[in-house]
Amino acid sequence: MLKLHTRLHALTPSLSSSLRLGPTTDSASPILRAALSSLGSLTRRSRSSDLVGHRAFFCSDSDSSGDGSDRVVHVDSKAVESEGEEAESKSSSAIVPTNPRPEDYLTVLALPLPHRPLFPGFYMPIYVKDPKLLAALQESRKRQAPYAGAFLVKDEPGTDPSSVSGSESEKNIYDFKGKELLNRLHEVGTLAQISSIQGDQVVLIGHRRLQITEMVSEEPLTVKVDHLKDKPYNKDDDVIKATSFEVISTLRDVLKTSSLWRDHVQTYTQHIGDFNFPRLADFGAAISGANKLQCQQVLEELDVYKRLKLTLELVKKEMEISKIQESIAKAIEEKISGEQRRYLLNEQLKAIKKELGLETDDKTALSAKFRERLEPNRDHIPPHVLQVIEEELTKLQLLEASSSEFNVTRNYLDWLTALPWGNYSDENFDVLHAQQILDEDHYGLADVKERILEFIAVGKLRGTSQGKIICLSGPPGVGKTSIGRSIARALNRKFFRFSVGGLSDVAEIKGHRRTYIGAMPGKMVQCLKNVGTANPLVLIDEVDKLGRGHAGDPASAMLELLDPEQNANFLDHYLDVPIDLSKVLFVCTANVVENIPSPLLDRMEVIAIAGYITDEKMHIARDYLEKSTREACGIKPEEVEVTDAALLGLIESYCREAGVRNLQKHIEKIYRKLSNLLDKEHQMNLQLLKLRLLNLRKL
Ligand SMILES: Nc1ncnc2c1ncn2[C@@H]1O[C@H](COP(=O)(O)OP(=O)(O)OP(=O)(O)O)[C@@H](O)[C@H]1O
Repeated sequence: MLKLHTRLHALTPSLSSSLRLGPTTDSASPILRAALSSLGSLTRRSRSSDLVGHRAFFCSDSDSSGDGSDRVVHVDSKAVESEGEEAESKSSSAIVPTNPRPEDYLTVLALPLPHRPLFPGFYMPIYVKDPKLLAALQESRKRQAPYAGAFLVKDEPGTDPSSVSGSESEKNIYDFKGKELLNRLHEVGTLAQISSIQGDQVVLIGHRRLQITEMVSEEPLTVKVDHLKDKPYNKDDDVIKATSFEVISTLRDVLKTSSLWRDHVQTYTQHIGDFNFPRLADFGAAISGANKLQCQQVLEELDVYKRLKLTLELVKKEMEISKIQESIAKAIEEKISGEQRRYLLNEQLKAIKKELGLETDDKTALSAKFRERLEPNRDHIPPHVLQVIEEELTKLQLLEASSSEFNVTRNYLDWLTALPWGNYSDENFDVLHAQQILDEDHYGLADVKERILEFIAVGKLRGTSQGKIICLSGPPGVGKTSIGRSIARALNRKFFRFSVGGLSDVAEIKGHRRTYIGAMPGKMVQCLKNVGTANPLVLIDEVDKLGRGHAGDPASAMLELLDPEQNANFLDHYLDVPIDLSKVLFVCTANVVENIPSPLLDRMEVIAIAGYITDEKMHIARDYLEKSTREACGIKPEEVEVTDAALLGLIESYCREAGVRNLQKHIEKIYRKLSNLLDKEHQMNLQLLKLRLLNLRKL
C-alpha cells in the first residue's frame, strides 16, 4: 500500500500532462513516452475531426504484455483526481489497494465498434447512441471500474468490407440487443479504459486483448471474457527480427513520402533500439489505412511472428498508396506550376507590349490612344463624326478583346481617328513663287503654266482654291505627271498620286463595307491618312483607262469623288461617315480625252499638251534631262561636254515621238556609258571627254 502511494506521488508531474492525452504510466518505455508527446497534438486535432474519429490513436499503455496492470489502476485514479470528480475516490484508490486491476475484469460491458478494432495502446473516440449502455459506462466509471470490452462489429453477410459502411450501419448496431448484438460482434476485442465521457462521446484507451466466452446480461450487453496473451516467442529469433526491421523500414519509407502519419512513425522509429515486437505489429496495423477486417485479423493473431507478417503486408500496402499519392501530388503540382508559368509569361508579355505601345488587349490603353489622337483637332472634327467616334469607343469597352467584332471596331476607330479632320496645309497663293517653281521643273508648257497661275490668282482672291478638276491630256512622256507634282509644290500642298488604269472595282474608290473580312476604306481615305492633310493635290493617273466594273460602275464612283457638288459629303462605305473632299485639288491625266466617260469629262477642265517639237526637246534635254541625269551618274559638268550636234542627232535619229521619256532614257544610257569611259580615261589623265556626233553611234 505504501509502495503504491509513493509511486502515485512520483507520477504526478507526468500524469498532469497525460490529462490532455490520456493516462500514461511511469514505466512507459522511452519510445512510448516520446510517441505520447508527439501524438498529443494529433490527438487533440483528431477529436474535432469526424474523419479521424473512427481511427485509433497511439498512447502509452503497455500492459498487453500483462505486467502493467497496476500502472493502469494508478493512472485511472489520477485521471479521476485531475478531473476533480471525487476527492474521496483519490484517497480510496491510493489507500485501498482493492481497486480491481485490468486482469481482474472478467465480466465487462460490450461496446460495439462500427469501423475499426481498438488496438492496445491506442485511443479511440466513439459515439454511444444507446442510452442504457451510456448510463452503464458512466456508472462503472463512478465505481472506479472504468473498463469495458470493445469489439468490432461484423459486417452483414454478403457486404464488402472495403465498401463504405457510413453512418447507417452505425445506427443499426444500436437496434440490436442482447444475443442478437452478441452474434454481430467479433469474439476477439480489447479491454478498453474509459478515459472520458462527454455527452455521447466516449474516449477509449485500448489495453489488452479479450475473448468473449459467454453472455452475462442482455441490456446493456455484458459478457464474460478471457484475457488473451501473446504466444511466447523468442526475442532473438532472426526471422522475427528481420520481419520487424522490414516493418520499420517500410514505415520509414512511408514517412518519407507521406506526411499523414509522420508524427506517429517518426516517433516510433526514432527509438528503434527499444521496441517490442507485438507492440510494433499493433502499431503498424493501427496506423495503416487497412480495412477493418484486416485490422481485426491482426488483433486476433496471438502468434507474434504471424502478426508481424500481417502488419508488414498492411504497411507495404500503405507504402504503395503513399507512392500513388506522391505521383498524384506531383502531377497536380506540375500542372499547377505549368499554368502559373504560363500566366506569368503572359503577364510579362502584356507588360512588354504595353511598354512598346503594342498593347492590343488593354482596352483602356487603346481608348486612351484614340482619344490622344483626337485631342489636337477635336474642334475641327464634325459633330456627327465625333458622335460616331464616342459611340464606337463605348462599344469597344463592352466588347470581348478576343472577339472578331472587337477587331473590327478597333480598326474602324483607328481609321476614323487617323484622318486629318480639319488639318490643312497653308496654301501658297504667291503667283511669282508659283511661276518660278513651274519654270524650274518644266520647259515650255506655257498654256499649262498660264492656266495654273490663273487658278492660283483666283484662289488668292477667293482665299481658297477649290471647285476645279484639271485634266492634263497628251501623249505619253510629255510631263503630265511631273507637272502635277510641280503644281503641288507651287501651291504648297501635299501630293498623292494614284492610277485608275484598269480599275474595275468600285470598292477601290469607295471602300468595302465593314462587315466584310479584311475590309478596307477606299483610295481617297487612304490618301488622306497617308498625307495627313485635308487639302492635298491628288493626281488621278490614266483616267481615260478606267475599267468597266461588273459590280457597280467605277466611273460613277469617280464622279462622286471628283464632282465639287458632291464631294463635300463623300461617303466611303468603310468609314460610313461623310467626309469633306471639297478642299482637295484633283488633277487627272489622260492620253486620249475621248476615252474619258463623258459625265466626268464634262466636269473637267482639259489642258492638252500636244507634244514637243525638236527645238523644245533640245531645250528640255539640255536644261533639264541632261542636268538631272549627269547628277544621277555622279559626273561633274567639266568632265563631259555633249555638243549640240550630238544632241540634235540623238533627238532626230532616235527620239522622234511626242514625249521626252524616250529621250530621257537615251540620255541616261549615254551617261552610263560615259561614266564607264571616264573611269578608264581618268587613268590616262584626260581632262575633258567630248561627245561628238561621230561618237554617238559608237555609244
Ligand atoms: N516640259 C518639260 N520640261 C522638263 N522635263 C519634262 C518636260 N516634259 C516632260 N519632262 C520629263 O519627262 C519625263 C516624263 O514625264 P511624265 O512621266 O510626267 O510623262 P507623262 O505625260 O505623265 O507620261 P504618261 O502619260 O506615260 O504617264 C519626266 O521625267 C519629266 O520630268
